[in-house]
Amino acid sequence: MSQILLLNCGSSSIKYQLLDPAQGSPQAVGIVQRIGQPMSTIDHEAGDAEYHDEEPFADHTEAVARVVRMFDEHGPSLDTVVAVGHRTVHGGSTFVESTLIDDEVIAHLEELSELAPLHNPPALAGIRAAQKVLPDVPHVAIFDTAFFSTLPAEAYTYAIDRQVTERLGVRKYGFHGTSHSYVSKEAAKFLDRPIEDLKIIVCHLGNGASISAVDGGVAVETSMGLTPLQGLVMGTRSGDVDPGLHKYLVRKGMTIDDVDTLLNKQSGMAGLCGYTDMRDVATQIHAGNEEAKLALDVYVHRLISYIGSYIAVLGGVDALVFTAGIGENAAHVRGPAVRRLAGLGFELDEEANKVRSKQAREISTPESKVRVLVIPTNEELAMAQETLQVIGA
Ligand SMILES: Nc1ncnc2c1ncn2[C@@H]1O[C@H](COP(=O)(O)OP(=O)(O)O)[C@@H](O)[C@H]1O
Ligand SMILES: CC(=O)OP(=O)(O)O
Ligand SMILES: [Mg+2]
Repeated sequence: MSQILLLNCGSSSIKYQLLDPAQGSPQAVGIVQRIGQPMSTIDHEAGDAEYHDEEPFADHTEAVARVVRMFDEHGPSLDTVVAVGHRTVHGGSTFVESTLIDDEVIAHLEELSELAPLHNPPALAGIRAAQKVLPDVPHVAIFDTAFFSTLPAEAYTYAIDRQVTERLGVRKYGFHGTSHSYVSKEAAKFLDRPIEDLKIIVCHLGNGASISAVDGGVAVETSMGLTPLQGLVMGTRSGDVDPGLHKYLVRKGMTIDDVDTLLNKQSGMAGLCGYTDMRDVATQIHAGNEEAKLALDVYVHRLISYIGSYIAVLGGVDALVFTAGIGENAAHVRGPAVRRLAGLGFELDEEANKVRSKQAREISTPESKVRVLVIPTNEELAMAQETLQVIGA
């Protein structure tokens, strides 16, 4: 039995699982939310038992320590853990595959924090805290950027002075790669076709959101860039804006840090209507909130603009796949997006779109020229497989 502990440290949350990849279903899953806010929560499921606790965690170090105490108090024991896998968002050009963590790797990740300030510092805190508790097992970093190391130069190159891009490592890296990779493979299984023969567009719509074009299993384009700020409209992130906006806002009295905070934390759905969560947005639209309606329209408009563009990049598409919190659950986002693609041969099965399920499923009609799927992502399972590979188990 090879138990792997997986830690997915997000900007304000930690998702974790204790998993034996050979057995599939996890022995324990949990989530810590609202880290750094006045009150945090932790939910831990082990077997049939569920535990919930509320206490403030100032940072990820405190939160990981609480996760470990949860295992101590309620099990299962971490004694059988053979390795820990850490989701690490930015690998830069240095890390193009999952890597055994040592002091040198940690030093590199610290440097890369500049490019993913919301994501790499929590991952580092998680790595350090977990190393303290499990010092004798290997720790492995699994990078969001790795799957996109195959992007062709024409896709990852920004059209700015080459001396700047080359000296400073400025290029598109892409993120959520573990999910895009896992989901595209699961889509091929669902369609019962070799992935080598398929052109797939994956919409990973969570709090952070990105879309990718996958040709024959290889990533050829994606919407996130140098940082996880580029691309789609997100919970609190703007996605694409005119690069001239920064100078304009600074001229109007903001500092560049103010602009960064605005675009990362006060934009997206939160900035447009005051609600970050798509469930709240739906409730507000039902209640007649016009700002929420416009926010959803902006979200869908951006999404279909990318889908159309990726069909061009791929030279056609066999399957459009929705995943992550919004992609898997929000019929009120998938519906308008697929309906607006009718001119490109997409046909939504309205009833199938409304079904609530945790299973992979199809939401297009048999007449649709493109198969439209909902495939639950499982970053932790993919991370466990990567971890096993790195430790050679
Ligand atoms: N039942 C639901 N209906 C609509 N949206 C949902 C539902 N459940 C979750 N979401 C959306 O999914 C988001 C979280 O997605 P998730 O993939 O867990 O994001 P992250 O990994 O970035 O935290 C929430 O912010 C919310 O907008
Ligand atoms: C890279 C990224 O945006 O991650 P998340 O969706 O977890 O914020
Ligand atoms: Mg996520």
